Amino acid sequence: MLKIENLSKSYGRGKRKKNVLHDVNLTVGEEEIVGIVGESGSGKSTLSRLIMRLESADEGTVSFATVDNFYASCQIVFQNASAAMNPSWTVRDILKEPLRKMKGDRDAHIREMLEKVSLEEKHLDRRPSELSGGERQRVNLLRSILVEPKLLVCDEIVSNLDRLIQKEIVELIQRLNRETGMAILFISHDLDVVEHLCNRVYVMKSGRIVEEGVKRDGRFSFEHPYSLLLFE
Ligand SMILES: Nc1ncnc2c1ncn2[C@@H]1O[C@H](COP(=O)(O)OP(=O)(O)OP(=O)(O)O)[C@@H](O)[C@H]1O
Repeated sequence: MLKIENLSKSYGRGKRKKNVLHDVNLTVGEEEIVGIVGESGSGKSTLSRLIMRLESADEGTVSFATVDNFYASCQIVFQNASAAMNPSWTVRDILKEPLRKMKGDRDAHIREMLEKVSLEEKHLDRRPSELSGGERQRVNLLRSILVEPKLLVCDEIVSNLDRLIQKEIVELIQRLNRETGMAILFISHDLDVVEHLCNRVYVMKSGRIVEEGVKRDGRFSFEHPYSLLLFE
């Protein structure tokens, strides 16, 4: 459903030009959970911004199959849930915002979807500062899935959470995928989480995809020395 072909991106000009992505190719199939791993600065977030059309590529294409309304079909969740939410808004306001074009009962839709991320109606009247880290990330996640996207890009969404909350969010992602068929592109430098969650993974190094790993018997098998080093 997502196909990225020969994608390249640079920042700056002349002597300051920096090539950040080089000839990146990847796919995410319908209902698939695919990972992207790589060290800090390898270009993962730049790639997610290009997928979301927040920036444009120098070369190459990002295409979605069977998508007529891009913004309703593809959503992103970022790492820092607090920064992504207006601190003076209640959870109800935060969740209503992406539904402003929805016809029908927005409150009823929100109440229905709360259960999908294990939140309760009592959370709706709270402000982000009155939520735990895990609850904040669940609100963040819910905000992105309210429009019922076909693809959800998760950019380091469990990175700053403790292990227990990480586990809870990962289980939630699995459940959403299972129950709604939403495809997930899961960007992370946490290799354990990626190995647990994804069936395929792309390994990025210095703006290039150096290898695609496929799971066998619950583990990824790799050949490229960099991937072997990462997953050792
Ligand atoms: N707007 C920008 N202008 C200039 N350089 C940028 C810009 N955005 C990213 N870069 C550079 O592009 C490279 C890739 O950054 P990116 O944030 O995509 O990496 P990343 O793999 O997501 O890293 P991390 O895991 O630390 O978030 C880095 O060297 C970064 O400094």
